[in-house]
Amino acid sequence: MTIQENRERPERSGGEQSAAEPSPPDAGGSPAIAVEGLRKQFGSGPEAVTAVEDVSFSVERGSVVGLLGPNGAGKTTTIKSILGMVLSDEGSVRIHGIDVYDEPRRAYAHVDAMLEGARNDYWRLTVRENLRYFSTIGGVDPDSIADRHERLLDKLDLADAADQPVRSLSRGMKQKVSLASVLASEADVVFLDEPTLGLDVESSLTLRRELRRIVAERNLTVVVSSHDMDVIEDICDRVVIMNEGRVIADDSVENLLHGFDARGYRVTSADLDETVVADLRDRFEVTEIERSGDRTRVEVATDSDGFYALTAFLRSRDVTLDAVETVDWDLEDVFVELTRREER
Ligand SMILES: Nc1ncnc2c1ncn2[C@@H]1O[C@H](COP(=O)(O)OP(=O)(O)OP(=O)(O)O)[C@@H](O)[C@H]1O
Repeated sequence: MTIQENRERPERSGGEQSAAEPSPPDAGGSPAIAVEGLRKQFGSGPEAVTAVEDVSFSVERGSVVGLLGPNGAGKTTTIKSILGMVLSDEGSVRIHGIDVYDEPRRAYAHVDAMLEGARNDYWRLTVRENLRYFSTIGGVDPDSIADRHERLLDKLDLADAADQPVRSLSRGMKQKVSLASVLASEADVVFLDEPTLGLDVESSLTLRRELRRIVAERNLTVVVSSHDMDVIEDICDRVVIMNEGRVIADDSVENLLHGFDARGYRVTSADLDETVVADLRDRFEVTEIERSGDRTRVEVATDSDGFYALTAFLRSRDVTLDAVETVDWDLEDVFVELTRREER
């Protein structure tokens, strides 16, 4: 790993093993990342803030896991604790089965990260030089993976800027260089904190596509934190949702989306006149009304039980329905609902 500048020294256990002490081999079956009982408190006394409390999760090799949560939920503290940049008070972190406190050098050998949309790229070096530099850190001959670099430059639309110093680039371009530098290395466990922050829509889509391709091609393990649910839904197999320092959900995106009943229904009819709509409003939570020609489409927030009440009401008013659609949950709705439930 190459982002060691801010790392606090782990002092909790024996420290790095000497070269003379052979470390136990990783059996290959352990998860890429295993976090167990992580706890971190900042400050002490009445000012103390427990940023992370009893956080446990694991990430299988080759999977992409999203770490979500509202502001202050503890995502960054969790990521920094995993990376050894923050020394946790309790808990263990294993990368490929290797304890990061016992053997940091070995554990972090194949880890790289882009934190808060940035990374320690060398601004005086050109884009291409940065890619070469960061890929040498793991002991790789950059010439042997030059094709990978060229492809990254091409796919992330950095080819025209490849020989310019990073400092001369726009913020969005610098961000793409950060991501390219992470992906240029041989790291197979990658942490991305807000990788698409501030990127335009097209760059964000390109970046996601390239990330998905690289994950599949290199069996990369990725933990990505983002407030952009489209990004998470697009690239993640699973999400870990945090709130107030704790994990409140840990499931596949598919299960989370299907774990909820319908969010609402849209009904379309030529019989939905002003009076019927006003009565509907009295009885149901109407979230949207759209008139087009002689037809009206009304969206009602209700679950499947409420749907029967809705159709019974419309029948009692002699409304003939032209169309009924379900309003499904997206990840943002699920996230907001789960966080709300926790706070109730
Ligand atoms: N160095 C620090 N000193 C004191 N408190 C801190 C420190 N770092 C984080 N905290 C506090 O710990 C809690 C969790 O913060 P953290 O940055 O991990 O949350 P987050 O989920 O990453 O939030 P965001 O989405 O806003 O980045 C917050 O209350 C924050 O104020």
